[in-house]
Amino acid sequence: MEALQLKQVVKQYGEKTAVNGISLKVEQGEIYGLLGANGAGKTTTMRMVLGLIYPDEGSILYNGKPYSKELQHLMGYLPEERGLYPKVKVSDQIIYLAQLRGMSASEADKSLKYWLERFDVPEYYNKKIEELSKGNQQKMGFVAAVVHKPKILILDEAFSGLDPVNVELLKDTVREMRDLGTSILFSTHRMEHVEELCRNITILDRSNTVVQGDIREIKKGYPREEVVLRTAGEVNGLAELAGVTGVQRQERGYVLTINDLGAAQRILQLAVAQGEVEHFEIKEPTLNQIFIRAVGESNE
Ligand SMILES: Nc1ncnc2c1ncn2[C@@H]1O[C@H](COP(=O)(O)OP(=O)(O)OP(=O)(O)O)[C@@H](O)[C@H]1O
Repeated sequence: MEALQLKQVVKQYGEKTAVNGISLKVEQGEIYGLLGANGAGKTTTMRMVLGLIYPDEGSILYNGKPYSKELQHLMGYLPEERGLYPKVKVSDQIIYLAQLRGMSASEADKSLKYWLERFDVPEYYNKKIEELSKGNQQKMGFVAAVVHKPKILILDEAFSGLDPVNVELLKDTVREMRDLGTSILFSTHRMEHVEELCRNITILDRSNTVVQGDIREIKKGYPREEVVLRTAGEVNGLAELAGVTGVQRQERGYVLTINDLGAAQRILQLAVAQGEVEHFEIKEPTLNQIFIRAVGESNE
């Protein structure tokens, strides 16, 4: 059974429909990507899952059951805007938050110390949030979201403001939580993170679902329109080939856009005829390209 299921969920703010009938399923131990343009309805959806606001229509089920207060103990949330108080010590507020979610003070203290050690910052225990850099505040936000070992974790731009080393550290942690059975709703504008972490996604645009499903299956539905070619020397005549719509010269070769797959074969034949081909690849569309296309199309 799905850990989390949304069925035709609608949320209105007065005349404005913020979420227009979203349906999705997140399995236990899955990282699910919730994507969308600005104002598409992601935060509204996450806040409904958390029970902070209520749907006007449709239903949200947690292991097949509707929302109840006890679920608060099982949910963790890293909001996009930092949710921690700047003037309060890390330990005071994270232990307090964990207690609100059903942990004893000593369990919470132990768990916090584990996470601070894990992130190699045990000295933050006694620091105020405002004394930390932006990225380290983000890490403490993450600790606050996971300290009570949630079963459903909602991460909104979890890696924003982090340097590449910390992004990898948090990614590993997110994967580990998934492997331990936590269901994760992952929202971001960084498509490369979604490609790495998620299997299934929903893309929202202006409150509607415009793309949904397994990323690999979604990609199959989009044409492969980019060819990467690396050769020892120059290749003449690429732009004149039928089906080639763009040729970009790069440091060590070419990136070409094509409008039919036959053009890829013509490119290869031409390149081979003129010299040594070091690399040839017909690229799948990236999630970034799919996003831009899907959101662009729905705006037309
Ligand atoms: N409390 C509110 N009152 C009125 N309208 C709201 C409220 N909260 C959100 N909205 C509107 O609902 C729509 C969806 O907003 P939401 O914050 O869910 O988008 P989002 O996908 O999270 O966007 P972003 O990527 O910019 O964070 C927007 O048009 C927004 O203006």
